[in-house]
Amino acid sequence: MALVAGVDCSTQSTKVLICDSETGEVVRQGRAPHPDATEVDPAIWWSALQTASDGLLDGVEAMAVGGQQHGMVTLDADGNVVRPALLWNDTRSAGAATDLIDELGGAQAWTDAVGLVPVASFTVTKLRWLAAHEPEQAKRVEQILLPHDWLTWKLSGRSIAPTTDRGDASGTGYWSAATGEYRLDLLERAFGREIGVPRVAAPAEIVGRTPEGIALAAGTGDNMAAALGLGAGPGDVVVSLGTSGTVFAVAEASTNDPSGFVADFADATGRFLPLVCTLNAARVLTAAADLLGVDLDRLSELALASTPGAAGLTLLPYLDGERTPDLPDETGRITGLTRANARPENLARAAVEGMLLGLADGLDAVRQHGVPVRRALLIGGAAMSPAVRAVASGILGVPVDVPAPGEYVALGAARQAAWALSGAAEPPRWTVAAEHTPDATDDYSGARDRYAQFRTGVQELSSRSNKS
Ligand SMILES: Nc1ncnc2c1ncn2[C@@H]1O[C@H](COP(=O)(O)OP(=O)(O)O)[C@@H](O)[C@H]1O
Ligand SMILES: O=C(CO)[C@@H](O)[C@H](O)COP(=O)(O)O
Repeated sequence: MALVAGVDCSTQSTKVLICDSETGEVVRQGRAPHPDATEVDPAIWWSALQTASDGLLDGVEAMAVGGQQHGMVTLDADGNVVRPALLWNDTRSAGAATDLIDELGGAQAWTDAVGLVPVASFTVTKLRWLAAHEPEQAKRVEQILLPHDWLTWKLSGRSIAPTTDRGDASGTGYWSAATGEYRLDLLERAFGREIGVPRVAAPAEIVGRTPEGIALAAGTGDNMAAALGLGAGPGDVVVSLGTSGTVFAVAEASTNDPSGFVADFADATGRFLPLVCTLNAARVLTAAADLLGVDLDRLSELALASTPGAAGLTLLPYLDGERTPDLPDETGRITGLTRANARPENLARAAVEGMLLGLADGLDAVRQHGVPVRRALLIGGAAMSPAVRAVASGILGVPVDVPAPGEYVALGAARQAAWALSGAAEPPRWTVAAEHTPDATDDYSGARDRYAQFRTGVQELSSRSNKS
């Protein structure tokens, strides 16, 4: 039995799975936490990877890294990190995003060029922010990498020229999934001069070896890795409830959405991954639990004690600002509070529903872009919540399956490593067991309407204050 390792360097932690390369069975695993910050020294990820993989890599023949997307890792001429990486959920480059959209002639020009409309999450806007706000640091930058690119390069003992893959490259804003090519003119427009970018490796390529001789596969972005780990096929839409909330599917064709809702990402197999991402998912529940002075289990019990629609309470869960819709400076808001419904169980329910209602809009948007939706696969930390599982099908409006609890990003990275090791044309067949959640019987149309009205009102307020 050959062993392969998959790494997930996600927002809140690093996870490592060691798997049987033929079956995907997880034989051992580790994890280590990351700090709660929106800028992180990549050395912290490296140290978390050492801790999470400590004692696990004996006998491993190949490994790959799945990483949080979009993070800006800047290197100087000696390959040293210039400044802490700005993460996907850092909103300081929102103004840079607006400027870049205007300069290129609008949202359509961006989706035609690279399949996405700049928002603060995307790397291209972070480069503009760096050039404008930290010119001395910017002068030292010679190369831009993403978190998984940097970790793969570090794992090689810095012995290879840095690489990336289609999936992660498609979230930069200077690589197009539709054409499979860099748009270095856009990078230069953002940063003011040319800098180095990593080579885009093929999906099943071995890009190098660790000093111990473990083969390194290309790695990919965390959402692309999750799609591979789940073996998502036609009709499957993945709804991931981690720090971010994401809705995505593997597609045969690229998308072009100038509204900016659906990003035209690439997947890890040579296909596409239309994706909607919100900044606020699992941490909405932790914040609600803190507010109520309870733990996550009790929050779930409280939410289940309420009724669909949370007795009229609606939460817009923009606690960390929001990306979809593009409201980086917004905050969370609650409406519909009365003396009669002001109860802990309704607040808990509004938190669960608010988190899912934004993703229901995302699912509709993905469907409108031609993605068939037969079922949603619910993954990520907050998919462990019984309340989330109970209400998801009703709110999303589709059957919902919850794969057996697991780390699907790390599993997908391990599957990519097994694929690269095998030299086969397709990834190995690994099966994933999933539990079907109760089909929807409750009607959430009223809750969805109230949420849409509340959101539209907040968007109008925001656009008026931006104009004044
Ligand atoms: N039973 C649960 N109910 C609700 N949230 C949970 C539960 N278990 C874990 N979480 C949340 O899941 C999140 C971590 O999920 P994960 O998918 O690993 O995030 P990320 O990939 O962004 O680091 C944490 O915010 C944690 O509080
Ligand atoms: O920005 C995106 C996708 O575009 C996020 O999905 C990040 O990739 C971080 O993922 P998690 O750590 O929340 O899983």
